[in-house]
Amino acid sequence: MSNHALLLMNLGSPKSPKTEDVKPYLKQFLMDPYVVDLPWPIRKLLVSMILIKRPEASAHAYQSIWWSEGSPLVVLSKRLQKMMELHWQHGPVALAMRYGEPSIESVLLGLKKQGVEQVTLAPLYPQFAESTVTTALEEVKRVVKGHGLSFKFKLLAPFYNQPRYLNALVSSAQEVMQQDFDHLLFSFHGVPERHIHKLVKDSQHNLQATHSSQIDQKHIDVCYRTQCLKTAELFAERVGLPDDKWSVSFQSRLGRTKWIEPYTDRHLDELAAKGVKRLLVMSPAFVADCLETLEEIGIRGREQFLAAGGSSFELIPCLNDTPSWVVALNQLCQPEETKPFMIN
Ligand SMILES: C=CC1=C(C)c2cc3[nH]c(cc4nc(cc5[nH]c(cc1n2)c(C)c5CCC(=O)O)C(CCC(=O)O)=C4C)c(C)c3C=C
Ligand SMILES: [Fe+2]
Ligand SMILES: [Fe+2]
Repeated sequence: MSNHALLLMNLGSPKSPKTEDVKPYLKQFLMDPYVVDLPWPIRKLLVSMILIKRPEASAHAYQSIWWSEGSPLVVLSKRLQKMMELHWQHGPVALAMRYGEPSIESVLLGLKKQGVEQVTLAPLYPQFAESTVTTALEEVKRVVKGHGLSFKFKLLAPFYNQPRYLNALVSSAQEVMQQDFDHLLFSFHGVPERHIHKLVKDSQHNLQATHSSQIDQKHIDVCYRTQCLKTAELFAERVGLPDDKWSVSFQSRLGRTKWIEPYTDRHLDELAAKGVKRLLVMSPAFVADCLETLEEIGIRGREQFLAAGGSSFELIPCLNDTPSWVVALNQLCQPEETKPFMIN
């Protein structure tokens, strides 16, 4: 069958690292009710305030990591798409971004024009969060309903604990892990605690746990934080890393609301204060290197850790288009591995 497309979906970047292009991107992103989940008038007010200073600061950050071909996140996602075309046997492989271009709307309309009848949706987020997975799927629903499109959909579920993903992570990290190091930090993108409480309606739910065994597993499908711990534990187990040589923290918080802890910036200081000298960092919430890995960790995190007394800081690249990841993703997306996704 050659009319069954694979649609890779990632977050997206601004068109350029100029302030005037970063501003509309941030506006689209932050006005998304799954990202800033506050009632519309409050969200609008808050986002207007954020949009006064943040576009310039973010543009500056983007300029420090931008490549001649474009945003690393977009360039690397396109490379992955090209590699997936060599493996996916059922039809075209497309790439869409939740914010910016190529939009989910333009890509789905293009697939319809090509005569595609079935689409496997692959949100490229290993751990489930409403601010990433749900919003992408809601956008698919909006486009399908708005344009009266008829596709049969399948969906790649969050793969935070899937051996294929974990093995690909191990292969991609192997080279950097050859060197001597004192500690491996898993720095995941954070979310506000409120996002978790909304889905896990359990006052006993432990948001301070350092290991998933300290948490009631019945909520794991909807608890982003537990899924992050699980990914880190399974990785550490695979590479034989003892518990005192790794930890998890959460980066990229924004605003005054409480985000899930520990915060990466504070944790870097704590690690240095504990005597960790040689640090490795990896960010398994991102399958492609992006602003959050290259700038926040690779530039600012490094400076901070070295200033706090560390002697070496090595950022492990994301999966990007590494051969083992391409093979793993292709397997994870196969028809027998994915579930039907209904639009009602
Ligand atoms: C304000 C709320 C935000 C939530 C919640 C959030 C969740 C979330 N984001 C990612 C992945 C990425 N985020 C990226 C950039 C980014 N994230 C936010 C805000 C929230 N993210 C902002 C405002 C930005 C833009 C840059 C900035 O001004 O800081 C990126 C990088 C994009 C790029 O172009 O490189 C990624 C990737 C996840 C996985 C997640 C929830 C789990
Ligand atoms: Fe983000
Ligand atoms: Fe950030």
